[in-house]
Amino acid sequence: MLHPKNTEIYFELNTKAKIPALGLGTANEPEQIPQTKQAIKAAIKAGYRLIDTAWAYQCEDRIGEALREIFDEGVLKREDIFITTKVWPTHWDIASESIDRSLKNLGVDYVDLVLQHWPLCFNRVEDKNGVDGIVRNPTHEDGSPNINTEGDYLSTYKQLEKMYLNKDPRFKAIGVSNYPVEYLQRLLKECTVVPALNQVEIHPQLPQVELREFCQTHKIVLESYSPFGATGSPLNQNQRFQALAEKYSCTPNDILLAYNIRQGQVVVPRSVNPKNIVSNIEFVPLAKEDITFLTQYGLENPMRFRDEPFAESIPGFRENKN
Ligand SMILES: NC(=O)C1=CN([C@@H]2O[C@H](COP(=O)(O)OP(=O)(O)OC[C@H]3O[C@@H](n4cnc5c(N)ncnc54)[C@H](O)[C@@H]3O)[C@@H](O)[C@H]2O)C=CC1
Ligand SMILES: O=C1O[C@H](CO)[C@@H](O)[C@@H]1O
Repeated sequence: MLHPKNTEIYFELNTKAKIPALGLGTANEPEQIPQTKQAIKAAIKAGYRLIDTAWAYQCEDRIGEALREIFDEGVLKREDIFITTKVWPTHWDIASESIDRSLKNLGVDYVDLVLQHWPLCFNRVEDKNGVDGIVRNPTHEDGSPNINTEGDYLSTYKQLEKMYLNKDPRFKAIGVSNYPVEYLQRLLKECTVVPALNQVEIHPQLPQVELREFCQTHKIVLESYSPFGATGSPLNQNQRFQALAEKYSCTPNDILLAYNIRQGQVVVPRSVNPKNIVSNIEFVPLAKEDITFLTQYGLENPMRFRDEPFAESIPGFRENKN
């Protein structure tokens, strides 16, 4: 039987725009940032049409360089690529400035989607060695996160919503990231624009069942970050995933991507290695019963791999459960 590649699958946002099921993640390790440009070029050549980035990743300018060269070749145009960027909590009260900065870095007039990166408000601490002169993850002397306690996390989304309703030409859709059900419930009570997408950690050991049901009901696309459990995770060593890989004659990583894509969830695996970038496009027709089996395993053995210390106050982050 012929199957598509992951790069040929698209889902629909509540704005009616199409979003590719597979994108390239770009939260590269600091020493890998210079490799971002060649990674983007390798991904686009392999058929990727979604780039997931953020001001905080410090690589938007490298993506911009790659895109300029790609567009100069004349085969692809800006509208062929779906670009997502995000507003970091240091910019919680100046979302518009953050968008300007990202567009300048990326060298484009608009992005397809802007996400609030985390439902948190950081105090802005200046430091010439920081990102654009600002400390990315500000902490107090005791190491605890330097949160602006007067700030309301929903304020960032409300700014995005206002710009969206005013038909701001700098982005096509707005969404959130790292929002648990409780926060989405509040958002839906206080805002009129339903987020197009919520980007959270999802893989078989963090199946996010409750969030998935909520997002399905409200037509919010779920997007999986860290679909492999991030760098060094033991996920692809798991015997259950290895057994399924044998059954489908693929790799355990292919199973991990299929786990999301087969449930209608966008995935943004990260790599700067052209071989891995290409191999991640392989589609696996993972059957419903295998997805159910993996979800059940995850419910019994929950594990969050991206448990950021600053996320402590967000429901669900300090417990390894969904
Ligand atoms: N919204 C948010 O707060 C977050 C968003 N993200 C986004 O999600 C993306 C992916 O998440 P990550 O945490 O980077 O983890 P990931 O689950 O994509 O894993 C990345 C690791 O897998 C390796 N890898 C990729 N393809 C492979 C292959 N075919 N074979 C073997 N190894 C392979 C990479 O070299 C890297 O070490 C990020 O780059 C970023 O764009 C990530 C974390 C948080
Ligand atoms: O998106 C993200 O990636 C980083 C790691 O660079 C994480 O803190 C953030 O949410």
